[in-house]
Amino acid sequence: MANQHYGVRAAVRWDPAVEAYFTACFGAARLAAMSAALARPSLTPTLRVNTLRSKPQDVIQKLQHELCIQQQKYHRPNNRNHQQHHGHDTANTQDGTRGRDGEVALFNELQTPATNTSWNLSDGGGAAALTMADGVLPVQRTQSPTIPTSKRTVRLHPRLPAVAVVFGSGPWDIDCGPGLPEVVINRFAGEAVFKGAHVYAPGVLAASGGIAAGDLVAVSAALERPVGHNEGQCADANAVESHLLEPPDLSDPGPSAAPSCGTGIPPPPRLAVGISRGAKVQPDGSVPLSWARQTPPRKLQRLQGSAPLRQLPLRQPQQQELRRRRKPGKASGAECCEGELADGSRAGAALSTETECVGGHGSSSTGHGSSSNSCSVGSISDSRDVLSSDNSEPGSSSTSSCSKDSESSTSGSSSCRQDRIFLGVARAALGRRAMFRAHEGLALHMERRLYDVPSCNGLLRGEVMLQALPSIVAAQVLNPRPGTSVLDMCAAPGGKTTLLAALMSDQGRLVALDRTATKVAEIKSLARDLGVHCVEAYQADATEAIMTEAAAAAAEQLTEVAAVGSHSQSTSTASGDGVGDTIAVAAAAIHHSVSRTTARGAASMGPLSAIAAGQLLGPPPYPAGTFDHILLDPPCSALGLRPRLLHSWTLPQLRAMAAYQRSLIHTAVRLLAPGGEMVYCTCTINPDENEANVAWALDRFSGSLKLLPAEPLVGLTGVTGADPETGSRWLSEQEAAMVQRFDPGQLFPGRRTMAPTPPSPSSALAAGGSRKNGGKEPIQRAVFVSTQRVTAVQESLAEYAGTVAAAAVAHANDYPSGAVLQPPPLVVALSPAPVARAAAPTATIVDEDDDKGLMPHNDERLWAAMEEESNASDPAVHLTPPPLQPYCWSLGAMGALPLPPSPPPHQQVEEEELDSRSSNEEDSPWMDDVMGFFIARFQKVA
Ligand SMILES: C[S@@+](CC[C@H](N)C(=O)[O-])C[C@H]1O[C@@H](n2cnc3c(N)ncnc32)[C@H](O)[C@@H]1O
Repeated sequence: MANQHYGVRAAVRWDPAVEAYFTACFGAARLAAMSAALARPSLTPTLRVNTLRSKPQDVIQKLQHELCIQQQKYHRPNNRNHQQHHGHDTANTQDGTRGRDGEVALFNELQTPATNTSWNLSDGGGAAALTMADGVLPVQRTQSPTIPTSKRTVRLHPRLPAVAVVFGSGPWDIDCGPGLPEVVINRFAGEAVFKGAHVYAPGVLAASGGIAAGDLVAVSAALERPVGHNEGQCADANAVESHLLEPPDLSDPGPSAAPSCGTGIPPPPRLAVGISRGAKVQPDGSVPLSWARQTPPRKLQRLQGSAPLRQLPLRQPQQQELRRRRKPGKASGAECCEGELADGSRAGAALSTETECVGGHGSSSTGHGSSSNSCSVGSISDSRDVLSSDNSEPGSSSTSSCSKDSESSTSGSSSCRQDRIFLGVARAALGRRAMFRAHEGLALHMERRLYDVPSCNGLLRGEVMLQALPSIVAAQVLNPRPGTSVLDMCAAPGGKTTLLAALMSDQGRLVALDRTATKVAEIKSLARDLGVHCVEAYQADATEAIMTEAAAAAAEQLTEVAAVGSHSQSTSTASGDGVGDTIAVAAAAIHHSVSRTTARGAASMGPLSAIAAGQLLGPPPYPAGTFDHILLDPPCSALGLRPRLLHSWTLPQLRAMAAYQRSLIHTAVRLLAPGGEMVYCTCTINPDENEANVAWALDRFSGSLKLLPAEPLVGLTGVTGADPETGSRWLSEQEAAMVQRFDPGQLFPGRRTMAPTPPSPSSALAAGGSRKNGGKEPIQRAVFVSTQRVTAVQESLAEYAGTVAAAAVAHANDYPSGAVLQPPPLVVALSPAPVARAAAPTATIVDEDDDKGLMPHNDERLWAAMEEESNASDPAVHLTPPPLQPYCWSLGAMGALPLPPSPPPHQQVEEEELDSRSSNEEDSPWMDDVMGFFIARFQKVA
């Protein structure tokens, strides 16, 4: 059995209308690239160093050490079981070869599925003999997935301060050999496994018969499919499957926008896995579908009498979990941009039960499955067919009709391997029966993973925190100075809040609001963990954080009275006048109470250092103009979070979310002090929540709000044009150049530069610039340009063409390295001054006449050479001519996109070498494999 037998999802699945909308927004190719990246983990997860506590350099050393321990904990070279059954495997993983292959696969996999490596794990039953007395697998019996003895590569990000990058690898081609038993887990658990988690018991859905603790098993995740029989209904408490949905957060968008029952917004199509917890994986890999049953299993009949399956009472942990999922503040999807959830909470919390089926059927079966699966990759068909056509008995997997016909892969009574995504090979920590009985605890310890990304959650607690790179950039864009007053409107769990505090050197006032009480506790707890003191966190609805005008006026009056009182206090004290004392005390009391609620009157928006040390701003509401800096990271559709195998948001829900965000923007702008700055960010790729909202804010507050470059510019430019459905505007070219859009999987080459407004179009280029030298002369220089800017660049070039003899613009889709930049960059070559090819032997310069375009270099040295050459030959021509600047990537790390500069993690690394490597190597090539994100920076006009 190898992973190609499974329907490894190349891309996240979207609601069809959303997919059509995004295709219209981005084009099919760009969306496909994003969808593919979303379905896999980031291979460059980032950890933010808490600079309040530690120095980045010191932390890198410790991280290396910790990750090494983490690996070795699960890999003992003298592990008897391992030696006995995996000798060949161990030898291979220790020689470093696979590591290199794996890393290459890492960066090639966007284009091609991994076929590089083959694991031979024909262990199967051997390990099964090692059943543990207590049913729990001791850690030393397991081994690391792909990097058994090496040290992981951790490096400081060369361009962002205090950011450590950990390098993962994958996808790996894991050939398990025939006969390995299988365990099917739910999607949430599967997504957690992608991020380095192991599998907890509640995440297990189905398993082959006869699995004992200690057995090696193949692990796959089942994906939800649309279920026809609940269409048009609101989710009801017992419809357990509907809670498997990616959370279209019904309560969060607020009363006006909530896409919930009764709002007129149709509920999302009902999706379900269709596999009851406790189901048995059949020898051919199929699992009986629960809805194909005519009758519930005997055990359930006994439990519930004649009640329908779905009305069975849930056990307490399951009920709690469902409640948690239904709550507005659930820690996934729209609510949480940061990091990974604790392994246990995500995997273990992931109930995929349609019924209360525990330890169900067939646990005594011994069949371990054959490798005769002949399913092919295919899409999931609507299970309405299943419902209407199939009435077979549970467990009748022999009727499985997984076929090579993609549409029919899920027809019949069974889910087959094609309906699942392969995750890797694990060691069972519990026997089959125990897996389904347990409500907590580890069920599977992952040993070999499709993607090898270390679990960084909780590493060096207090010194670092797992935080996605774009999130870090967002806080850095706001970059509040020490002593200022800052508002984080939607702050939980506090990842960005605590970074803002660090940027403020923990000096000033930082108010963190969140609507959910439990989440406010999380902010406080994180602040405590990280040693942050300047944060005051309150539970509040940020849309109501602004004082009404009447209240603000009253507060101002009180402030004046208080001021008079203070004055009279000082005079009366001097005169010994008792009446004056009384007034003064009363006034002081008023002053105190007013200042608690108003902090500073709207009229006194002076320097924030005016706030006395230790003085609290207090809970909202606040008068207009209270804050110098505001971070608005509102709830969003979270369509940039990865890995995600399914996104079930519907278009109306997305629209409602954008509307809700606008209500928050409205409040934010009013709370912002004149001259103050605000950052708006989301972790979604949806232009309606990003560019459209920025355009809306600029138009709505025209004259009082302006867009500033969201520096440091790390991401792509925003999308321009208008919404294909509504026609409402997105951004102009100039505006788009100021915001940052991170497309999932985008391999970022370096910083973007900003420049003044691009010049107006001219016809110079069309008049004779292009290919003027007919490809005869070597290329002088090259500039990479985002394809989003094709037109503008051509226009700018046209302007520029007056000073250069020729220009050529071509797509460079074919990168020699196999790496893909999305969108593919343009390469602009400017001639005619020659460049010495020999100066950069690693470079590949494609002749202009080559239709593939110009692929000028894979090494920064070439660029330097070009620059030198050009300076020598034509000092009037600058490296990046001003008109091009808004559209050009700095070439610092562009090129062939090599692997991370450190050696393959499979190699043993000497300590001294680590020392030198952990330094900030500005000149080495770099890339970031990021989540989807968006950042815009505004300033309120003074
Ligand atoms: C995207 S998350 C914020 C992540 C956070 N900025 C961080 O970096 O850790 C959005 C948060 O907004 C909160 N939220 C939603 N509606 C809100 C409202 N009206 N007022 C305040 N907080 C709200 C949610 O509870 C959620 O915690």
